[in-house]
Amino acid sequence: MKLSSRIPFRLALKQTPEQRSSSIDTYQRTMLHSNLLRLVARGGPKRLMSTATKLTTVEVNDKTGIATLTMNRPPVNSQNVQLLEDLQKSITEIENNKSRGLILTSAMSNVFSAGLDIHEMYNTNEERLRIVWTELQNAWIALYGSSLPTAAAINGHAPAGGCLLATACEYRVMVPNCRIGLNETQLGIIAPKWLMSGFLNVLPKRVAERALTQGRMFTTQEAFEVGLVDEIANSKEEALEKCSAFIGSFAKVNSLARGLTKLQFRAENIKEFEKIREKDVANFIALASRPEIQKDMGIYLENLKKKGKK
Ligand SMILES: CCCCCCCCCCC/C=C/C(=O)SCCNC(=O)CCNC(=O)[C@H](O)C(C)(C)COP(=O)(O)OP(=O)(O)OC[C@H]1O[C@@H](n2cnc3c(N)ncnc32)[C@H](O)[C@@H]1OP(=O)(O)O
Repeated sequence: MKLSSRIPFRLALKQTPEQRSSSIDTYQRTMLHSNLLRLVARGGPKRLMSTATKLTTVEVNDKTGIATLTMNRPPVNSQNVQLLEDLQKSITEIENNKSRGLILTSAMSNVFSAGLDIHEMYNTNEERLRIVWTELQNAWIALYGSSLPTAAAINGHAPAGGCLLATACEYRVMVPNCRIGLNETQLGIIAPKWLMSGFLNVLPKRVAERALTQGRMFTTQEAFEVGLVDEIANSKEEALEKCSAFIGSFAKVNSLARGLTKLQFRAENIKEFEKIREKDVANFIALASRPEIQKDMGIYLENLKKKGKK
């Protein structure tokens, strides 16, 4: 079962708060159970493979059994619906192919991911906005809720949605002279709580609150100093090695116990997210459709283009 599979939330909305909470617990139990089955299945022999979707590739190292998931949408891995869907396909594939862990990285030389593709949100209709936001939610929950060990080899800038993916992972290694952060308030928008939850998991509350209210983009060094990234690497190759070493640190740990312990840590955030996910889509559509937000997006895109031409 994909973690992004819905709980029957439409049904849950018709229930009393007590019934709803019990449905969510049922969902959690089902989720933990299916992850448990997947973990048990992972005990078998390793397979070597290299596969691709349109915008992602998956390569499993035959010696370590670790899968590297690479985003490949030039020029900046901005997250359009296709990339978000391909990420989900690749995560599901890695979960099903007995990999020992997942490393997320980018095929671009200086960008991990530029966050949501603003073109997808600009001058469009409500249905498209619904799809964009739902796929962002689905990609996030697939990564955040994976029982596999996950690490991000951040080989370039990781603003907004890029930071979201990196902080959904358990470990982050970043190359020097890049920036990472949730810059939403700088753009005049408010990130929902679930989008901040990975960030809140890794930073002290006080540091997170200040960074989020400032919309602060941390340099690699600053991110390392506050704990937003765990290590700095001098190259993408070194970042991948450090991520592999992190995943390798679980070699002697029972994978079932490891995975369930991770999910227990994340269960509260996942439960909160599932409670509000439909409302969250509606909120996003309302926000992104506002004329002043559309106007700001147009200006932001123009400025990005101008900057690119300089
Ligand atoms: C104003 C936004 C309003 C949103 C409305 C409500 C939404 C609520 C959503 C809350 C959560 C949302 C999160 C997001 O992810 S929003 C996206 C935030 N991302 C950014 O602010 C990053 C912008 N990009 C950059 O800072 C730089 O591009 C970057 C540092 C990543 C790389 O710099 P570099 O110099 O290497 O590359 P360029 O800047 O020259 O860019 C190359 C081309 O790519 C285009 N580009 C860049 N980022 C995006 C993007 N996010 N979406 C679409 N297109 C993007 C850029 O325009 C260049 O295009 P051209 O080659 O045509 O000039």
